[in-house]
Amino acid sequence: MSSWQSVFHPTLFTNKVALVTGGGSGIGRAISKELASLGATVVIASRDREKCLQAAREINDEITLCCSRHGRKLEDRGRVVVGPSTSIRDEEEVQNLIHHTIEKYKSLNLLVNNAGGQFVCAAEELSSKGFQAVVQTNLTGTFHVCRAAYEQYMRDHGGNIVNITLGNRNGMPNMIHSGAARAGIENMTITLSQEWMESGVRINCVRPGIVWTDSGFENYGPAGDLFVEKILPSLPAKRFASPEEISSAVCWLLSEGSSYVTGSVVSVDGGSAFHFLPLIDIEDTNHLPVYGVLPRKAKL
Ligand SMILES: CCCCCCC/C=C/C(=O)SCCNC(=O)CCNC(=O)[C@H](O)C(C)(C)COP(=O)(O)OP(=O)(O)OC[C@H]1O[C@@H](n2cnc3c(N)ncnc32)[C@H](O)[C@@H]1OP(=O)(O)O
Ligand SMILES: NC(=O)C1=CN([C@@H]2O[C@H](COP(=O)(O)OP(=O)(O)OC[C@H]3O[C@@H](n4cnc5c(N)ncnc54)[C@H](OP(=O)(O)O)[C@@H]3O)[C@@H](O)[C@H]2O)C=CC1
Repeated sequence: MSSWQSVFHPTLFTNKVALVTGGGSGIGRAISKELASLGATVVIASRDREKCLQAAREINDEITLCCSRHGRKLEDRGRVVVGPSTSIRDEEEVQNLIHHTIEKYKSLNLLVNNAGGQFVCAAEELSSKGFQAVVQTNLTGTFHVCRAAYEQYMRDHGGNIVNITLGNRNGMPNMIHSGAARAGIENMTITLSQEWMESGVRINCVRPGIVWTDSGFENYGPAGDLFVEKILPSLPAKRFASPEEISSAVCWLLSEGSSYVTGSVVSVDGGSAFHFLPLIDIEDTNHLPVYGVLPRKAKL
């Protein structure tokens, strides 16, 4: 077990109730752990409730151990609890999750829309159903959770929302569905920051570069291994991000320390958005015929 502890004050989120979708694995698990270690009651939910239950047990044990190891007061600890099994694609299930959270824990102050994902597929081979599946999960699912949280609690009490997106500044070859959905989430975030400001709701995005999570990369099989081999050496930092590096940015956005920040995107990508990444091989042929005059030495 690692000796990691948050850089933030141990009571930063005392008396706050947070919901983290997809909190049972990877980045969502790290966010849930950090929020609970800073005093929050954190509800996690996804489709696989068993996975969430196991993660909650492990995280709660890890937090207790961390408190003892670092001489922190045990009473400052928050905890991770598990909501009903929910697919964020299903509006009714989402409404039910939010209702359950407010009924049982009496408020919903912080929301992290982390659940999401995609598969690798070239645009020309992607079925309409496949495109819809990813857009509905990432974009529509995030909308469902934001709206239900707003309607049922945040409209009257204020709140703070962070949406996790994905670094796609240069498009997303072989993941057109996800690139489109994440760009949609970022624009939706700007809109909601304006519509919901008068309710005291702040909403921002954290846009990770590539983050090492076993759960995430298992999803891609051998394609993931090939991707790692190719991309890792071209990253400016020569490494991926840790889930804790994403969580830390999320905690800052959920804290009062970012009180003047809304409608923003915080990139946590080791500078990779500003660096050429060979996401796709383009063969060396005459793709863009020259108009005008170009010396021979100016082309391959
Ligand atoms: C190569 C590595 C790239 C690294 C990128 C690094 C950056 C990003 C990292 C991450 O985001 S890590 C997170 C990874 N975690 C996940 O993606 C988990 C969540 N994912 C899912 O639940 C699913 O993949 C999904 C995207 C939501 C789809 O699930 P769903 O169960 O709804 O789909 P199905 O009903 O099975 O299928 C619907 C439709 O989609 C087509 N389809 C599904 N998989 C593929 C595939 N691998 N290739 C092509 N098409 C696929 C499927 O065929 C169905 O359409 P029809 O065939 O019926 O028309
Ligand atoms: N790892 C990376 O490099 C990056 C990841 N991201 C994004 O960060 C988020 C977390 O990814 P990561 O931790 O790596 O991978 P994981 O696969 O561990 O996380 C995805 C989570 O989303 C949940 N989920 C997926 N579909 C649904 C659904 N329909 N309803 C409810 N929950 C759902 C999954 O739980 P369950 O299967 O139980 O439903 C799972 O817990 C994702 O949105 C991902 O795309 C962004 C940039 C980079």
